[in-house]
Amino acid sequence: MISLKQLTKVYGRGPDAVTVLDRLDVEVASGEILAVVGPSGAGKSTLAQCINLLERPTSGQVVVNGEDLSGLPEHRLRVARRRIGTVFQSASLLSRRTAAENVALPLEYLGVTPAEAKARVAELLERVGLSHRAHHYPFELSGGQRQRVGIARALALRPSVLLSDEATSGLDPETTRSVVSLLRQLRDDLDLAVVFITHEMDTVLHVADSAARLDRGRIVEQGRLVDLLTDHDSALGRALQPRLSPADPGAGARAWHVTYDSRAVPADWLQRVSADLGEPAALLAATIQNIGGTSTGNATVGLVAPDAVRVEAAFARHGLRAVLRPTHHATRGTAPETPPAEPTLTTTRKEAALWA
Ligand SMILES: Nc1ncnc2c1ncn2[C@@H]1O[C@H](COP(=O)(O)OP(=O)(O)OP(=O)(O)O)[C@@H](O)[C@H]1O
Repeated sequence: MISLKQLTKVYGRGPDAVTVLDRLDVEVASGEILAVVGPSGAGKSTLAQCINLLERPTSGQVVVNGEDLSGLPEHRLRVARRRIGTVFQSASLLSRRTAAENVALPLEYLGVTPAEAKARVAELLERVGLSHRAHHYPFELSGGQRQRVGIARALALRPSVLLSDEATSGLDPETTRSVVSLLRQLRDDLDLAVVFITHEMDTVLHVADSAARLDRGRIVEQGRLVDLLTDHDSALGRALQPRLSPADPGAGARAWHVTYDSRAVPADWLQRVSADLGEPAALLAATIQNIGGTSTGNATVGLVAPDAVRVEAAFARHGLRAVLRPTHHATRGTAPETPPAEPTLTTTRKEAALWA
């Protein structure tokens, strides 16, 4: 488990001071994936660096399995950092090392014997489905395979927390899905607490159990995905919904926006509401997500019934909340696309600092 307590990062001093992270409180349990989303400049990179303590927080705590790492002196921090494995963007492998040699890097820094390292690397590559690519160089691997090597390397020192910093950015949708499914598998097999930082809202639905929205250095919203998706008042929930293009409700009818989840709502809710109101309810658009075994739905329903209170009551009777408002056409995502960063020496140096 990892908890951030009142985590704050201020750059500069005096009149030039800029608060980039402002008293963040976040908790990620073992076996949970929390997605942190936010627009460019919200503080996501800074948060990643404060979590793996490449940057010292100005105040607040980073607590992993009960121990506050933020206050540790440098020599103890080096060891403590091993509890947090970091996966960077796909291209951060050392180009002159094979997949196996890249995965072995943290073990070499740790000084494990070559025989032990060999066995561990083989186990890790098998776990990420890349045993057959052990001796290939990064340029001989696909983007998804390179990212799997990055994940294997992040797991080398048996961390209990995995930090994914834009790990799927720049990957095509199919590769993203396979990396995401590997992360979920690892979450379950190794009981990892995963912090998944991303600007890609699409990916959040597929990877996360919960999500937090960072905006100008503050967590402005967080919760279980299934709750966010069914909360009409949640900007994050709305941004996570797949985009719908509802059909026109037709003359005299109005469009109702309905969200629901299968824990509280019968599968034949549309027929039931229709029967209650004594008029056909037209399904104008709908999408259903399976989030951890719970179906969450987002629908637009056309009704002629003039009495809004009566309509709301009919929906409420079956556990649904309906809101009469212009259909939500907002583009998905609060976080604009940013191009993937090129691999740089800085990234490599930074990574080395994690294991040294
Ligand atoms: N070393 C630094 N000194 C001063 N300000 C900084 C420093 N690093 C980041 N910032 C500022 O902190 C804010 C958040 O930056 P950060 O890179 O963490 O955001 P981000 O959400 O990762 O953005 P992006 O998605 O564009 O990478 C920005 O306004 C940035 O200019």
